[in-house]
Amino acid sequence: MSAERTTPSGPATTSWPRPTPLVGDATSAQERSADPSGWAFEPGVIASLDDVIAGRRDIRRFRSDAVPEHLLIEVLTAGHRAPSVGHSQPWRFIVVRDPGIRDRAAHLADRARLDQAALLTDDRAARMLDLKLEGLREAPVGVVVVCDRRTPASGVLGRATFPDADLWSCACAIENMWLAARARGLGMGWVTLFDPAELAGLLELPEDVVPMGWMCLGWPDERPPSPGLERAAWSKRMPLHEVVMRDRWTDDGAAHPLSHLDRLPQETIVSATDEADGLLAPPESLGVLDRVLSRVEALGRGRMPLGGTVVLAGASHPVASWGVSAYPDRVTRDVLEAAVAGVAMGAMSARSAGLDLVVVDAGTAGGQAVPGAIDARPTEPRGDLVNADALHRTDVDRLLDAGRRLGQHAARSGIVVLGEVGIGNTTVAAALTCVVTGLSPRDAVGVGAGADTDIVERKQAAVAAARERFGARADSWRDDPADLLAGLGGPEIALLTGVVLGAADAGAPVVLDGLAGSLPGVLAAAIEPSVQAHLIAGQRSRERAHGKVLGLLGLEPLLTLRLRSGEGVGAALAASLVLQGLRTRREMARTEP
Ligand SMILES: Cc1cc2ncn([C@H]3O[C@H](COP(=O)(O)O)[C@@H](O)[C@H]3O)c2cc1C
Ligand SMILES: O=C(O)c1cccnc1
Repeated sequence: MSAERTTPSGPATTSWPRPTPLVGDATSAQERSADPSGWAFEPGVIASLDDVIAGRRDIRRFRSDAVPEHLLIEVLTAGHRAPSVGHSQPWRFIVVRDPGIRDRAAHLADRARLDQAALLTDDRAARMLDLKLEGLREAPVGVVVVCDRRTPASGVLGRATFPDADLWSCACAIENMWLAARARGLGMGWVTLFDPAELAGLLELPEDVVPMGWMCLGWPDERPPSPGLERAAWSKRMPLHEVVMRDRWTDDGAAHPLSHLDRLPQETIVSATDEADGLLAPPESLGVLDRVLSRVEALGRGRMPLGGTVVLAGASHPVASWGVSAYPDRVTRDVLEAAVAGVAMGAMSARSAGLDLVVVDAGTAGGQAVPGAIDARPTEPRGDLVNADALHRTDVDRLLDAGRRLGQHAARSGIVVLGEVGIGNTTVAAALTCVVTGLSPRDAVGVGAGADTDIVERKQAAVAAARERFGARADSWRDDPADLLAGLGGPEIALLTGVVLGAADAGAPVVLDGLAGSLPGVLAAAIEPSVQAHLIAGQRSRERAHGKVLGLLGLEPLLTLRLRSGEGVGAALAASLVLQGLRTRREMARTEP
C-alpha cells in the first residue's frame, strides 16, 4: 500500500510502509525516538534484579543436602549467557562431585591459606585464619570455572588490544552464576585461595587452560545480610562517590598531596557500630544522630571527653562598603565584646551546652584587638574582593597557623565547635561558595542577617564582580585553597579553616555551623583530605547556598531550624545533642552478646 505525502521542498511523493525485518531488531527509529526508555523491564523486574544483586553473598557454610540437577543446569546456563570478548565463550565449567577430588582441593586451599597468612601482619593473619573457609569440604558441588586461553589473542575480536579480556569474560560468567544461584536460594562461594598451578594439576587441565577459582555451590547454612568480611571488620564497602569519577581521574589522593593525617582505621569505625549493635534499642534508631555518634566514638576510640569548645572568630569585611549588609560594621566588635563578657548569643549557647568558649579577633576594624579576645588580626592591607584580594597570602598562612594551634588545643576538651561573626561575611561566604560549588552568584547569595531586595541585589553584584576578578584562579582552588582564601576569603574563615585542621590532627570531631561556619570544613578538607572523617554538619541554616555546601561535603545536618544567627549558635545546639547522645549511649542498657 502507498500513501501520498507532500514535502516542503517539492511535489507530492509516494511513501511505503517500513519493511520490518524478520530477523534481528524489529523496532523502528521512530519508535525508539518516541520512547527512548521503552526497552526497560517492568519496575517489579528491576526491583527484583536489584534485590538479587544487593543480596548476593560469598557463602562459606553449606548444608549437605543435594543440589537438584535442574537447578545446577539453570545456574550453569546463566553462566553461559555471560558476555564474552568477541563472543569467544572462553569459559568451561568443571562440575566436581567426586569427594576424593574435593578433599584434595580442600587440602590445597588449607596450605595456601597458611602460606598467605604468613605474609600478613600478626593481627590480620590471626583474623584471616579465623575466617571460615570450610565451604570447600561442606558444599555438595564444586564448579571450577576455567578459561581456555589456547586461542591466540590476536584471533579474537577485541582481545588483541586487551589480551586479558578472556579472563574478564569468565569473571562475568561467574557473577551470572552467583546471581542465578542466589535468586534460587542456593549459596555460592568463590574460593581463590589456591596456587593456580596446583589446582590446574589436580584437574588435569591442559596447558593454557587456567582456573578462575573453585565455586562452592549448595544450600547455604548461613544467610548473611551483609558481606562476611565486612561483618568481620576486615573491610567495608566504600561509598559510591569515592569510586565514581567524572570525565577524568579525579581521585583526591592522586591529584593532591597524600594525607599525612592518620586515616580513621576501618576496624575502628566498624567496632563503634558493633558496640552500638549491643544496645537495648533498634540499631540506628537515632537516625542521623546515631551515625554521628558512631563516628565520634570511632574518632575518640570511645573515650572522648563529654565536653568541647566553641571557637568563635570575628572579623570586619571591607566588602561591607558595597552596602551588602543590613547592619553596620560596628556590630561585629559589639558581638565579640559581648562574647568575651559571656553574654552574646553564641557565648550563651556555648555555656548552656556545657561547652568552653574561645573568642578570637581575626581582624575587626579599629586600632586594637577586642579586649579579652585572642589577637589574630592580619597585618597586611586587606581588599574588598571586588577590586582587590581579601587578604595578603602571608596573612592567610598566619591565620591558618593560629587556627591550627587553637584547634589542637580545643581538641583536648572534646568536640570542637565553629562559630563566626562578621558583618558582611555572608557575602564573602557566597563568593567562596561560587568557586567551590560552581553555583552562580545569584544562587549563592542569601539574605544574610536580614537583607532586603536592594541589599540582595548589591550582594549579587559584588559577588559576581569578585568572582569575575578572581577569574581562572578558581580552577585550581583545590590545589591551592590558601589562594582562594587570599582572593575571596574572610579572615575568620581562614582562621577557622586552621581550627578544623588542628582539631582533626588532634583526633577531635568538628561541628560546622552555618554557611560561613561550614566553608572552613570544605577548605580544610581540600588541604587535608582525611579531615573529612572529622566533620559533623551541626545544622542547615537559612542561608541559601548552605545545603549545597553541606552536600559537597556529603554531610547530613543534625538540625534544620532555618537559623540565621551565626556565632556558632546552631553548632552549639547540635554539639549539645551529640553530647547527650554520647552520654545516653555510654550509660544505657546493653543486651547480652
Ligand atoms: C546583631 C547581630 C549579631 C550577629 N551575630 C552573628 N551575626 C551573623 O550575621 C552576620 C552576617 O550577615 P550579613 O552578611 O548579612 O552581614 C555575621 O556576623 C553572622 O555571624 C549577627 C548579625 C547581627 C546583626
Ligand atoms: O548561615 C548562617 O549561619 C548565617 C546566616 C545569616 C547570618 N549569619 C549567619
